[in-house]
Amino acid sequence: MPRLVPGKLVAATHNKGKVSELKDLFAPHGFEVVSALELGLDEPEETENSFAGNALLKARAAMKATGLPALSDDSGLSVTALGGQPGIYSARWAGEPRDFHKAMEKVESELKASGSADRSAKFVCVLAVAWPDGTEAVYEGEVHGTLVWPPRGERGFGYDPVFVADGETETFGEMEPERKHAMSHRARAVEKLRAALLA
Ligand SMILES: O=c1[nH]c(=O)c2ncn([C@@H]3O[C@H](COP(=O)(O)OP(=O)(O)OP(=O)(O)O)[C@@H](O)[C@H]3O)c2[nH]1
Ligand SMILES: [Mg+2]
Repeated sequence: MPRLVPGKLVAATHNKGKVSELKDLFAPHGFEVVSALELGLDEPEETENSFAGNALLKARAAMKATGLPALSDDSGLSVTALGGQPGIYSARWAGEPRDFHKAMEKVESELKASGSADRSAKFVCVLAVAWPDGTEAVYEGEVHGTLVWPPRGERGFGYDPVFVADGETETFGEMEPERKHAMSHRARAVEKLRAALLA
């Protein structure tokens, strides 16, 4: 596996929340993260049926468009009582244009409809790296927690206001970003990537 040499890295994402978190997480390692959003790259359709498949598809597309090593993130919320939904469809549950208040309400109403008292859930993040020589790698991170209702906090993005990580009292939407970065699914995947690819 080639090392990821600190320098320019394309973040193959159009999600502003991810761009900001990936910049925070990679800047300390000497990377200049420039996103597909900032570069105006086309957003590929997520046609695979797994986080890893979609992550690889996004990394490959950005690498091909720029000729630079590309890092993508495919992630989502997996709710135990909903059989792992919304999972890879987490962004799509918010509709177009995306409305995460609506998506959080949908999770809550489906949870109620399920009749289950189990409010456990996890966030999953799969990071994929695609190098111009065709090499590819994927790293996965998870954080387990509980869903709360109503939503709390204005920070973070997506479903953060309804997710409380195990052992915490604040939602990811209430937490200082540094604290989310110390325990999140994304931070855990970055840690695995760091251990494998960075000197
Ligand atoms: O509350 C959250 N805190 C997080 O830390 C988090 N990480 C992922 N998610 C949700 O999962 C979807 C991923 O879908 P996704 O991987 O297809 O990303 P996306 O479509 O938003 O951007 P892109 O990277 O594909 O361009 C996102 O939109 C979010 O709803 C999160 N929600
Ligand atoms: Mg997406």
